[in-house]
Parts: sequence; structure tokens; C-alpha cells
Amino acid sequence: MNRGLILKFENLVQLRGACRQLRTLSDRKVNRAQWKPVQSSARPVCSVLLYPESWQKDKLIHIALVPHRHLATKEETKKKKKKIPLAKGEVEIRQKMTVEELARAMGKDVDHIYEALLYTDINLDSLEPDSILDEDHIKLIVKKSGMKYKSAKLKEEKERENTDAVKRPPADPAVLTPRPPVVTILGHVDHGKTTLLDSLRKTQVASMEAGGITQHIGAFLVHLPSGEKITFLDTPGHAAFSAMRARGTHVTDIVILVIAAEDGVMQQTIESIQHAKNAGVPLILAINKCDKPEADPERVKKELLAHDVVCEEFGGDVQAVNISALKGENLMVLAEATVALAEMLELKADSTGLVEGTVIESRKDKGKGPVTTAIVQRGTLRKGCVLVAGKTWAKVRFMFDENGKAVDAASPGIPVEIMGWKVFRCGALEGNVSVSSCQQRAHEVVAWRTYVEQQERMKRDVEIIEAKQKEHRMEYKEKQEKLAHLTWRQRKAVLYKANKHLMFSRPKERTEVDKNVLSVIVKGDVDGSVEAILNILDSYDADGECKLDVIHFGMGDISETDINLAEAFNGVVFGFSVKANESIKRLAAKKGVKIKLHNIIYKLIEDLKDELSSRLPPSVVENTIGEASVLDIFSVTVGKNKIPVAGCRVQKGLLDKKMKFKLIRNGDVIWKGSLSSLKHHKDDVQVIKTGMDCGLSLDEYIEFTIGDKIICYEEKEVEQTTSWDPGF
Ligand SMILES: Nc1nc2c(ncn2[C@@H]2O[C@H](COP(=O)(O)OP(=O)(O)OP(=O)(O)O)[C@@H](O)[C@H]2O)c(=O)[nH]1
Repeated sequence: MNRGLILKFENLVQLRGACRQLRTLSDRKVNRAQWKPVQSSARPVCSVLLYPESWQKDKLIHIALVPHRHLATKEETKKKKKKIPLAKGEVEIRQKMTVEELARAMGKDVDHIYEALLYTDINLDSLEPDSILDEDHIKLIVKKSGMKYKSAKLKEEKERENTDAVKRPPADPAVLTPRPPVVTILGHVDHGKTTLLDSLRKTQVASMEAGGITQHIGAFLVHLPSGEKITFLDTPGHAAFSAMRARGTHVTDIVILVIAAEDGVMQQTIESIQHAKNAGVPLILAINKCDKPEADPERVKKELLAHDVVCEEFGGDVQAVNISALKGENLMVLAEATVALAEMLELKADSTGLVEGTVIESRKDKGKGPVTTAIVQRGTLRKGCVLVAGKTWAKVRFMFDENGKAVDAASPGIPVEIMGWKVFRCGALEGNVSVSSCQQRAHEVVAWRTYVEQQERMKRDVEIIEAKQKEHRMEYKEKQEKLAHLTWRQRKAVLYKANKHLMFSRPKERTEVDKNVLSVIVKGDVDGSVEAILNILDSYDADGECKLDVIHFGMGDISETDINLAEAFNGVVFGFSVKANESIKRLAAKKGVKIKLHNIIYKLIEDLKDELSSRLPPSVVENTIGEASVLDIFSVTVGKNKIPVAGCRVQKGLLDKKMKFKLIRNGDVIWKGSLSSLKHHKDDVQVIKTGMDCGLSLDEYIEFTIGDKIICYEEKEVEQTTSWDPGF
């Protein structure tokens, strides 16, 4: 029994909206692409995998390697296990089912689950379609829905095999070949980083054929006349460093620290030195703006001593080059100093085998779709290679350099823009690429990463939901406890307060709920009798069949207010040892309100039970009219169709063609429906009686077997009675 009706109605209104939202949400969730991980066999898989994150700009993302995998699927070789079918109205439940999963298992929609939980201690506001339900609530929902539950056999949840991509072990030094250094430019604001990058880029444009247009792809390559190459990262230096630190990856080999010669060491200069030191990356000083008359490079070098940056002329190992980024002066000297440092660092890489690398930038290009700029760190990236980055993958369709020129291969240290990424969220995976062993492996990696993320999210969700449920349960318990210790007068006050607003709501708003609710008003002659009735009603435990709501109770004869209230709630007025005068009876009759007056409590309760039973939907029972057994099987041709015909003998009762029929084989009901024909010899007949033979065919194509039973029956509606037992 629940007396907080006002709250319920509010909840219901909120719930409808929430349900709608949730359904949309759940639909979206269901549509999300799911990847089936595939186990593998046989030969190693070639290709490249990029690692984490999708399309966020300025993020440095580490490229990892595909370990060798086997290709045959375990699923393919697995024998299909036969599942024992569930009986009608039976639901297979298991621990930790989500709202959505339970709804699916029950063949209902999620709203049904919410409605079943309406009058429970669950806080529906915190319940999402993917929220996990506890076992008690799962069972309650199934029971309330008039279904039976069957616990799924507990399968030991096999730990899923980690199919993530991992880096290859270090390469054999013998296979290492020199690679270009990767340089990041750092420095204080306005000291000329962008100008330097632009000037360096321009040196390339000038050295290229006329008309070459450079584009920003996050990194570019500078070719020196000596044939040496340098890769410059063209992303905000600090961002690049922070991202690298966060990921524990180092793509930068050398930092060029730009310091304006007239400004000297400033706050961000010091920070840049710190970044480089933390990353263990050596520095080259580019003392900029030397074209300015107030430029004082010597002062800059001296200031740096205080920060442990010792230039060569002070006996240290840091090279310093005086430049003018704006005028392009001494840039080649700076480049040569970089190459010299790179030689000292002996920058080498393995340009064979599976590729590892780092995504420098990613963006969505209008024409090209999702593109990333990556710097290859191991192996050689080629067109057609399959990459994984975070939870997305690519089959490299095209690669471009910073001049927009298509390239076929990128070896270590070389930046390239890559086209061919699939964005799972957009469902772009199917279609344009043919499945290869490499893609299979990419799917495995992505599936694993998606799984890990889902697991983590689910764990977080469960924690939040459990905490909320606990909180809600505590509140609910407290409320119940408070109510339990109240005298009936106090309870009345609480109830009145809770229901006050509802008295003004229109009956129409409640019709849906009314169907399965019995609202009652209890009036008694004295405190004790009302209290006694309420105590009996407290034992009501058949909410699942019909809710019982005491919307008002009190002492005294039936009043006009009682009738109005009962009308508003579509309720019934029960009076114990009280009267209803003629005008009240007339009013009740006019408004269609039932008044039930009793002088014996148990009679009143019996009456209330009848009222509850009358609100229950009738149950349908089958009444057998006749039974026949199949003795022979024929097939007749009607037009182009062959129709199975059973030659039967009626064993009991009769077969009436207009009734319902079912076919029973080995105790199982195989078919239910109507007969399409019933014949005695060659004549169509309506009825066949016990002991007679007949030929019959069904309204559906079913092959008969000798020994099948044909049952003729009718369906009868039987009134249900409430299962509530008040104990007397
Ligand atoms: N005279 C002179 N001016 C320069 C030189 N290099 C840069 N500048 C000027 O200095 C100003 C700042 O240059 P930027 O290249 O934008 O400096 P930045 O370090 O990239 O600045 P932020 O991106 O804000 O950190 C601009 O007005 C440039 O024209 C140089 O070598 N000589």
C-alpha cells in the first residue's frame, strides 16, 4: 500500500518525459557500431598502427605497433550450443542486467521497466537505460509484469583476452639507419617563433619549383643544400611539450629556443628551458631580432648562465646562433647547427617492419575527410597500410607532404598527412575498404580499446548508481520509519499534506493510473476502528496486481468532501459504523462514486478485496471441447500448393470447425489456430463427434506426424481474485 499518491503522480509526469528522453538515448546507444573482436591464427599481419585519440587538434598521439596475430576466428570453429527454449511468460535473468537488457529479455520497452519500478524505493531520476539493476529489483519487475523469471546459468565470465597493440621490442642496432631530427621551437611570447617557422618554411618554397604552396599540417621538412633534412614541428611548442609529457612520449629530438636579442631571458624562456630539461632534449639557441639596433646577443648568453644554459663560448655545449627570423638572416647557419647536433645525437631508426609513430595533429578536411599529420618513428609507412589511433583506424589511402604533394612512403622522422581514417562514431567503417587481415587486426585493437573504455565507464556508472540508490533507500526508510511511529491522527496530517495538491488536479490526468489502482477513503466511527482498518490495509502486498491507495481517512459520517475526493480519484468510500445521509447518497450516485458501509471489519475487508479483484484483468483459460488423434497423413494439391491433411479419429468430445484448435506433439504445443477445412469422407462438415473419422487441414503449413493430437477448445475469461491475504 502506498499513501504518498501526490508524489507518485508528480513522478509519473516527470517519468514520462524522462522515459521519452531515455528512449531516444537508448536508441542512439543501440545504434552505436559494435565491433566483434576476432581471435587469430596462422601468419603474421603486416602494417602500421597508430595509437590513441581521435580528432583533437594539437594533441600528440603515440603510434603503436601491431603484434603478430592469428587470423582464424574462434567463433568460426565453435560448435553452436543448443539453447533450451524458455516457456511462455518466462524471462531469463542474470546478475547485473541493465534496464535495457531486462526490457529486451522481457520483450518490453524500457518504459515498461520504469513503470514497474514506479512504486519502489528506486530513484527513477537516476536510472538510465544502461543502469544496472540489482537482482531483487530485476525479480520484482518480472513478477510485477506477470511473468516468471529463470536465472541464467552462471557462466564464469571468461577474462577477455587483451588484444591491444603493443610496441615492438627494441630493434637490432645493426638495422638502424640515420633519420632526420625532429625539432620543436620554443620561446617567450613575441620573440619570433612563428616568424622563424615561416622563414624556414619559405626557404623550402624558394628551393622548390615556382608555385609551391605550403600548408599548415603541423610539421614540415626542411631540405638543406647538403642533402640533410630537418623536421620542424609547426604546432605551438608549449602545447606540444605538455601533450608529450602527458603521454610520456617524446617525438622531439632538439629544441630551438628563440630569444629576442633586445629582450633577453623572460618568464617563458625559463619555462621553455625547464620543459626541454624535463624531457631530456638538448637546446640550440636562436638569438633572434639581431637586425634590431638595440639587439645585445652577448647579454642574452650571459643571462642564460643563471639558468644553467652554458653557450660554447663560455665553455658549455649549447650552440648559439644570432639570427633575424624576419629578414631570414643566418637561418642556414641555424639549420647546420641543428644538423651538427643531430649527428652528435646519432639519431637512428629502424625503417623496416611494422610502423610506430605519433600523430601530431588531426582535423577534418572538407574535401579529404578526417586527416592526421603523423611523424613516423619506426618502419616505413606506405599507402594501403592499416593504422590504429585510439579507437579509430585507417587504411592509408593517400599521404601528402607539407606542400600538398602526394607521397608513397614515409620513413622515420618524416612528417606526412594521412587520409583514410574511419570515424566509428559516424559509422563510416563499413563500405569503402575491403576486409583484409590487417583490418581484422585493427578491428581487434579498436574493439579492445572500446571494451576497456566501456568497462571503465560501466564501473563508474555502477558506483554512481549504487551510491544514489543507497541514498534514496535511506531517505525512503527514514520516511517510512517516521510514518510508522505516528499515531493515526498524525498520519492523517501527513497524508492530507501529501494529497492536498492532487485534489485540484483533473481526473483525466489520472485515468491511465486509475486502471490498476484502487483509491479508497476510509471513514470510521472512532479512532480505534479507523486505526484497526488502516493496520489491516498496511499488510497489503499485492501492488503488482493492483495498487491500493488510501487517499483519505478519518472519523465521522460520509461527507460531501469524501464523495468529491472519491470522484477525483475514481475511488471508493468505505465506512465503518458510520452513515451516509440521503443527499450524500444521491450525490454519490450522481457522481458514480461507490459508498460501502459496514459494521463488521472483516466484512468491510472482504468487500474491499472484491473491489480489488474487480480491478484485475480477467485471466483466460482454455476449455477443451474435443480431442482427436492423427492416424493417417495425406497431401492434397490446391492450385499450385500442396496442403498437408491429417486423417483423424475423434477420441473425446467433438471437433467444431468454428472453435480454436491446437496441435500437440510429444506433449508440446506445435501450433494454435483454426482449421481451414474439416471433412467427413468427401463432405465439408461443421462438427465431428466422438468415434468418427475425419480429414482436416490447418490454417498454417504444418507437416503432421502420426500420433499427433488435435485439440478443439474454447477460450474463456475467468475473473481473477486478489492474492492479498489479510490473514482472516
Ligand atoms: N625586427 C625583427 N622583428 C621580428 C623578428 N622576428 C619576429 N619579429 C617580429 O616580432 C613580432 C612577434 O613575432 P612572432 O613570430 O609572432 O613571435 P612569436 O614568438 O611567434 O609570438 P607568439 O606566437 O605570440 O608567442 C612580430 O611583429 C614579428 O614581425 C626579427 O628577426 N626581427
